Amino acid sequence: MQVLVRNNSSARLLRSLQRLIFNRGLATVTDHTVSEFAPPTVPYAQVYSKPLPATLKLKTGQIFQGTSFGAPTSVSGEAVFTTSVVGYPESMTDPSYRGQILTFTQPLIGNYGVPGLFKDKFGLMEYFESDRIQVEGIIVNDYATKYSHWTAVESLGEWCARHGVPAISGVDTRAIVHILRDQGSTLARLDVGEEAHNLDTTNVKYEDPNTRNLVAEVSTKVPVSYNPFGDIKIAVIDCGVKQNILRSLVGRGASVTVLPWDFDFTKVADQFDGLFISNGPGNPKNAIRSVNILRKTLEIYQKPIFGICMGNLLLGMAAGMDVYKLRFGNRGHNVPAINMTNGMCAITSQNHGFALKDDIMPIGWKKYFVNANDGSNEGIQHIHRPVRSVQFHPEAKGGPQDTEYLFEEFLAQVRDAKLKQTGTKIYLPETLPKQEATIFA
Ligand SMILES: NC(=O)CC[C@H](N)C(=O)O
Repeated sequence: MQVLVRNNSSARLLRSLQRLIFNRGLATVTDHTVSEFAPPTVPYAQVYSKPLPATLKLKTGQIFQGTSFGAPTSVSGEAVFTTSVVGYPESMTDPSYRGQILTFTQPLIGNYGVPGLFKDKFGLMEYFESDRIQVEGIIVNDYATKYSHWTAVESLGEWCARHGVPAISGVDTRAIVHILRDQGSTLARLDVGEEAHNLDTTNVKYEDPNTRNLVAEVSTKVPVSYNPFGDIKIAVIDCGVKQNILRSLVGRGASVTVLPWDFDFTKVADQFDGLFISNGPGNPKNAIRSVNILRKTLEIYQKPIFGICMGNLLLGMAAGMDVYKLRFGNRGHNVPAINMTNGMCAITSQNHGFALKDDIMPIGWKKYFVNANDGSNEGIQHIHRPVRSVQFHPEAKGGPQDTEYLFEEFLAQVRDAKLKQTGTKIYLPETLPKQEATIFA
């Protein structure tokens, strides 16, 4: 079904209409149209007329029994935790969480429901960080069955069920976090229904998501452009880019072309005024192809480069640094990072399990930010060139916007470099060679 809504309808009206139509199980509204969505195979109300049992099993042997409120399905992944208080729709759709079962330390989750799929004038999603739930499953202490928010169209449980993502509540998340902090992140299983009664862990299968190339799974398969009439052209290496990174660039007037993670940027470098390297899931060593391309790029490309999270890891590796896995990672919206240039501490949004080894910096590079809690690396910068990256998330979503100024600075560098440069080339998107994503062997 397609329902057309007049262009001048107010956002409020659209949302009411969306809620009305959605609640009747017919369709979901994008900004000017209502397009069909696939209803769940088994209606949520039918599945949850009687709560299903759910069990969380950690590979290290601990078992937690609770109640399911998401999809009646079992999954395996890496158990991690976030200290964020709000922002579950953003975190759960962040591609960097792919392959992970996410524990919320915030005890009450679900109270403001889940927003509808609205798109902004650039065609970017307004309330989600990608077009699907990326986490394998979620773990909460107390699930709020009643929700209320003006953008909400469904409950967290309904959303999870519709996306085939299991969710467990009624477990002691403080105990889970203690275990993960003490012994480090571990593989886990979330079993729902019949399987949840099986507490024997001897033959349980735990799949390690890092044996897959998660970056290749979430990256775009072909180049995609947004805001083609921007005054500067930015190429984004997409390792699993969050929508708010794209919003932060196009919203400040840039034209953006999102390239596959292993796209050879050096072949199109002269068409772009700046390069951005995105966030992304999993072990950065699985994206070694991007590292090799970045190494070549650093040799030939003199224009500004900026990277976030996975972008920081890949840029550091291209500069000659090594990465290591943190014991339990830094995930939350309240993590302090110190700017080594001016000594100022910023509260940042974070979601990573790996860090750059920065005890010895490669020649020509210096530390940019350092984590005030555990001293791990939070960014690097080149000494002479406008090339830098941060491990935290200046784009937030969720989390504080204190470091959003880094986008302003990057784009100012790009505009400045463009002004100084002579004979600027005209960028024609059609000239970009199309490239299929390569299957990870
Ligand atoms: N948010 C990210 O880009 C995460 C980077 C990487 N996957 C890590 O966990 O460290």
